[in-house]
This record gives sequence, C-alpha cells and structure tokens, in this order.
Amino acid sequence: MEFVKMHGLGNDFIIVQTGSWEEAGDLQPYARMICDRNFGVGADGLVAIGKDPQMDIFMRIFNPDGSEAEMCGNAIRCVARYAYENGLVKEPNLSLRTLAGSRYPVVETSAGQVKNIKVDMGKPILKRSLIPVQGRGSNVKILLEASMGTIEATAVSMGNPHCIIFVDDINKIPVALWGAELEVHPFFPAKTNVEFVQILGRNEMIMRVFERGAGLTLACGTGACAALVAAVLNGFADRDARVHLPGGDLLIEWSQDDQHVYMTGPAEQVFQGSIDLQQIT
Ligand SMILES: N[C@@H](CCC[C@H](N)C(=O)O)C(=O)O
Repeated sequence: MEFVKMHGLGNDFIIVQTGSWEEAGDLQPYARMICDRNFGVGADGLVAIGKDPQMDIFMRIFNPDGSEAEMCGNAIRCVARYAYENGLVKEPNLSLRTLAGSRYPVVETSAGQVKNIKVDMGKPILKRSLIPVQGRGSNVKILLEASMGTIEATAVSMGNPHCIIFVDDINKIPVALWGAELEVHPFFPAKTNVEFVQILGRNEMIMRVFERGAGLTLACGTGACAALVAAVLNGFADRDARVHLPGGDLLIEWSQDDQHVYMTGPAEQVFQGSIDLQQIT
C-alpha cells in the first residue's frame, strides 16, 4: 500500500488513497499497527481518501487506538493540499466529505507556492446531547468530578467532541495525566478530546491537547476551533484569535455572519513510502 506522510503543525498522518468510502473502512483494523511509532510507521492517525461521487474528495480518519474519528482539522488541511498538488482536484477550493458532514478547504497560494490552507469547519455544535455530554443544561461551565478535584469545563463539538478547560498557568498542568482521565470521564459517552487553554489576551491563547484515541499530540485543529468557541462563550476572547500549540500557530475565526468557524494553518508532506500490510498484521 502506497502512502504519504504529512503533518499539520506536527500532528502527523499516514495518508492513503482508496477506491471508495466503504473500501476505506477495510483499513481500520491496520490503524493501530501502522500508527505505532515503534512497531509501525508512526502517526497520530491513518487517513484514507479518495474521489467521492457527491463531493470532490472523501476523508476517513482512524486514531492510533483503532477507533474512527468523525473529523480532524489538521488532516483536512493535509488532504486538501495533497489533493490539489496531486491533481485529484483542479481548483484550490474543494468540497470534502467526512463522517461529520461536508467541509470546505481552500488552498492559498502565493507565487505558485502553497502557503496555508483555510478551512470552513462549519458551525460548532453546542447542544449538550449532540456533543455528546451527559445530563441537562448548558455546555458552558460544566462541573466534572475527577481525582484532581472539581473541574469547570466547556464542551463543544466540531463534529468530534471536545472538553475545554481554562487554566491560569498551562505549564503547571499535567496534561497527559489529567487528559487521560478526562478523555474517558463518564460525562462523555463517546469519550472526548481534552484541551487545556491559557488565555493571553482577547485574540491570543495557548493550548495543550490530549486527543481521544491518540494521547498527547503537537496540535489539534478541531481542538483549536473548539477552544476559541469556548473562550467566546465564556467571555474570555473575541471571535478571532491566534492559538499557540506545541507544533505552531493556528488562526481561528468564529464568523459573526454565518456562525461558521474558519481555521487557517499550514500542511506539509515529509515523505512517502509503501507498507506491506501482510507484514504488520
Ligand atoms: N488531530 C485532529 C483530531 C483527530 C481526531 C481525534 N483524535 C478524535 O478522536 O476526535 C484535529 O486536528 O482536529
């Protein structure tokens, strides 16, 4: 199986082309081994893409624990760039089918070089039952009982679930320890991605993430979108901000006009190769 390895701010993916959405599902059992950094190629996700009958491209993403995620912001930018540069699409603006619905990336170029990819990530989902979060009431300022005490969190879905916790000093937070516990907190029936966010100003924040099914990663596109939405809902930020992640920065805007979230950032290919699937079973 031929693949390319790409990353968005160090959030890295093995990208393979398959014939159809259904065929992409055949790869799910291999995700755990392929993503393993010691026994496989190593990545934060296995991404299957191909031509879609209704949209330009489809994308399915499998986490390193073998589960399927509905959405992935950093992978979408990688897929858009790959599709544009490899002639799967002719125009820089694409339509992309995901498990969470359609998304619309635009590949931004300057002097013939790809600079950034801007993605219309759609409207955030704020209804508690749809995120999903157990119980009734608001998605803002949810109180979670955990071993570290009572945590105040805001839950947002960008197609996949996120639990955002605002902190005073990000460097004092044991992200791996707390993230692993909150990922499987009983309030989140589909588990959750966990983001710790320190607000630096109305338009700037630092974020660390513990991804559902993947653990600590250097960046999370949907997480950065969810963090900005949560910051706006809590009155901490304006509707556009630079989000600093361990792998670099994302620019996020929650549009007043259409209520969609827009994410802008880079995507890079780092190498290509082939995998003998029989060797890794
Ligand atoms: N890194 C991604 C999110 C990938 C999926 C996530 N692990 C999940 O299970 O929801 C991003 O950039 O959005």
